[in-house]
Amino acid sequence: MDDRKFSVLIAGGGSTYTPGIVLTLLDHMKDFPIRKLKFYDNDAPRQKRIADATRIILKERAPEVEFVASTDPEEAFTDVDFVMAQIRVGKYAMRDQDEKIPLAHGVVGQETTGPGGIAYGLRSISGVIELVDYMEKYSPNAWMLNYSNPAAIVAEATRRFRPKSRIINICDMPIDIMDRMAAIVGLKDRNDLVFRYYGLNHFGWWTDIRDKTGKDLMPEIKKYVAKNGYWVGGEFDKNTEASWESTFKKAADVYALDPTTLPNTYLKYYLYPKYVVEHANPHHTRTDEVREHREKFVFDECDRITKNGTARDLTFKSDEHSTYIVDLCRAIAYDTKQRMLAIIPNYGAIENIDPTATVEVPCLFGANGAERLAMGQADTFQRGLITEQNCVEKLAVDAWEQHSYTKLWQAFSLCKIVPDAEVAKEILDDMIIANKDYWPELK
Ligand SMILES: NC(=O)c1ccc[n+]([C@@H]2O[C@H](COP(=O)([O-])OP(=O)(O)OC[C@H]3O[C@@H](n4cnc5c(N)ncnc54)[C@H](O)[C@@H]3O)[C@@H](O)[C@H]2O)c1
Ligand SMILES: O=P(O)(O)OC[C@H]1O[C@H](O[C@H]2[C@H](O)[C@@H](O)[C@@H](O)O[C@@H]2CO)[C@H](O)[C@@H](O)[C@@H]1O
Ligand SMILES: [Mn+2]
Repeated sequence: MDDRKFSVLIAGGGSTYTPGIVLTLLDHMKDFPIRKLKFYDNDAPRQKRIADATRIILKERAPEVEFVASTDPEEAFTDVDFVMAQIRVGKYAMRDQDEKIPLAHGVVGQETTGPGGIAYGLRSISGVIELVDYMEKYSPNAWMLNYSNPAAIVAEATRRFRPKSRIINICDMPIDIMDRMAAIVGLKDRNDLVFRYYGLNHFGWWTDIRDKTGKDLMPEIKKYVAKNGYWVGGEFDKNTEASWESTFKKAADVYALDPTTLPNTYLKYYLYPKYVVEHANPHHTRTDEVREHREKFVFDECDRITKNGTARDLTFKSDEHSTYIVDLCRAIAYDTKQRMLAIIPNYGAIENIDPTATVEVPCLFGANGAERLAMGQADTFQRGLITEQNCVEKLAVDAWEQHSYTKLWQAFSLCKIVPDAEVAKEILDDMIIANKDYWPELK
């Protein structure tokens, strides 16, 4: 290691994930030292509650780190080495609509999947492009690690509209699943696994998983998943909410469809939409749970720290979301060539998939960003699913670019979880009204 210290900006400072990242950054001061921590958000009061607590945490644990929280792009994006982006354009109020509008029509209502995911995509594109432009203007040598969802649509948009920008789109779902796989086979964590994985974001499969000696772990993991899905239980899952428990368990049924691979949990929405709708409460969806639990917990805890003037007894913790993004920054900063997943243009990584598709594959992370690894050919089942879903994502970005009602109707209709074009149109027309402050006006 050299004597560099880094300046990190969290864009979406008011995110519920911000305190976890702050703690992880502090845990890594020895192997990823920071000199400055900055927050940027366009909602000043929301960001302030997290910033006030963060100021106290830093004062107690790393007083040498300079801290800035701002809603001014120039102040926030100047003198930055890494931008960690996690904005939610439209916030939970709009996520609520993404989930409840499709459900009212008997269709899966989900943050990043189906009509809800497309609606969120059309809100996110301009928000994330704006962040990229601020970074290029005020800190052109910085890298952006972007979590802002729906990452598949955002990544397709940045591939097309900002092809040279230093943004790398990422997801924590496979990371969480790999921590589970490690627990299943008795290893410490995901970093003990050597894996092959391919697909789209929230739409992929593992084809090979080994330990560091080369021992094939797939048979043992498959045997476990066939029975339990990715549910580990016990101490590992003591804080996992009931809806995530159901998703991790449902992976057993997703796995059954192709026992040659291990699936991403999100495939349940595409392969078992009838089950998902039957088990949903159209009046109380995942957004309500997040507001009642994670959002309430994070903001209450920040307010408590601020009121007490101390964070000595804080209960925030590092998790896979925060450790992954810090691992990625460290790999880029020190050119470690660590092998981790990213959502990037295909260009041959999956041989028999459109080269311009935006895929999720392992990459080597270093000073030049993410270098994709070749994952070979997708099998016919995967190729069919990927091709259809990638066209949905491309049509959504076409619709945003061309302000096209027809392209968006096509995207909704092509989507596997929407039963027919008439239902697609009904959902779309409701969503146009709900998103009038965010979407381009469609012609
Ligand atoms: N890729 C992944 O695997 C992954 C994992 C977890 C969360 N996420 C994403 O991270 C984001 C944050 O999630 P959350 O639940 O903490 O949401 P949140 O609503 O708590 O936080 C998002 C913040 O973004 C701010 N914001 C919205 N639009 C903005 C804009 N144009 N410019 C600046 N700030 C803006 C909001 O004011 C809010 O403070 C979401 O996009 C979520 O989907 C992604
Ligand atoms: O419904 P939410 O807001 O709780 O989560 C939506 C996000 O889900 C994934 O991330 C999960 C992670 O995989 C899970 O195990 C847990 O640890 O929390 C994470 C965030 O809640 C997914 O990768 C994200 O894209 C979603 O935004
Ligand atoms: Mn994700």
